[in-house]
Amino acid sequence: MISTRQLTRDFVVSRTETVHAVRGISLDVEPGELVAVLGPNGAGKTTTLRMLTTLITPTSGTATVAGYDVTADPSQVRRRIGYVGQGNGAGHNQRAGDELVGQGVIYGLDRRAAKRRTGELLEALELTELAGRKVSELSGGQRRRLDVAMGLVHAPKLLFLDEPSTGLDPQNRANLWDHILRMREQYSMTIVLTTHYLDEADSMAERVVVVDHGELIADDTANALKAKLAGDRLAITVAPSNLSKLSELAGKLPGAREVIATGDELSVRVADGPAALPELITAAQQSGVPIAAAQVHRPTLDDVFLNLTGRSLRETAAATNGKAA
Ligand SMILES: Nc1ncnc2c1ncn2[C@@H]1O[C@H](COP(=O)(O)OP(=O)(O)OP(=O)(O)O)[C@@H](O)[C@H]1O
Repeated sequence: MISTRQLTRDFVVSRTETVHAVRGISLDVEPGELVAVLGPNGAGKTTTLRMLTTLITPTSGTATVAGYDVTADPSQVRRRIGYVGQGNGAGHNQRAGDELVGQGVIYGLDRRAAKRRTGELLEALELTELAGRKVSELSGGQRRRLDVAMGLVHAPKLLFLDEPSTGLDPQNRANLWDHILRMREQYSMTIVLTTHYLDEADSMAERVVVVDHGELIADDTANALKAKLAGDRLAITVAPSNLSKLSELAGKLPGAREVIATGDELSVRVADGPAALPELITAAQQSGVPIAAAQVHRPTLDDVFLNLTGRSLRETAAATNGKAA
């Protein structure tokens, strides 16, 4: 559905400064995938999406989207994709239903077809009762759902969502997600989205692409990224006199690393915590080491980012990558 090779975008800001926003990203997305592009502010997520949606042209490299080259055939690409940008797409003084019909007409539907499609989308996104309301009178969550409807009016098989849930409270975020996932099912769509929310990428996307300083630094399922790059941590409480024996046993677990004993607790990093814990408990019992308490701490995507870059994604939230050439 998407294939990019060495996709690159520079912005010449002045005679002496060029921002290398995207630096040679190669990415393949198969039909039906839900891919979250994760990265700190200024990482190049929006710029990548804007190239894939033909809003800007690449400086170099190639991108094929829905079967067409973004540079050679931008209008063919546009016909086949939906794009929900960061800002609200809908005009504030328009009524929600009219906005959708208008969007359908822009995409080449005749008025009757545009109205039919509008009815379907309003219902699917639970906006039917708000069709006569002005866009400016909708709540943040309702407006975001309208934005999604706008991106879907021409029934695209591929939908790009740029930070769809930013600014929404947790309840509205969950509600928007329910709708997006339902629409995905209903229309068998491929979805590529950007997000700052680690938990969102973790729970919603089957695949997470991590971008930093314009480069793709990881690409896998959230679970695989966590297992590969961070791993689970076991925390075991024992009598201090048994700590060294337990450390020795923990060191023998498959893939054990970072074995740290402090006070009455032993901490060890392993690839698969739920599998390693019973193994360690059995080994401890056989060695006559009673265990008082045991916990498996699963890593977060922030641990993954920290592991990859030495920085926390939360801490770098305000950073930008505006590097001068
Ligand atoms: N039109 C532009 N002119 C100059 N620099 C730009 C332009 N658009 C983006 N940039 C720069 O390119 C870099 C990547 O920006 P981009 O918006 O792609 O990041 P992002 O990962 O989407 O960030 P955010 O999460 O904040 O939306 C940043 O340094 C940004 O300042």
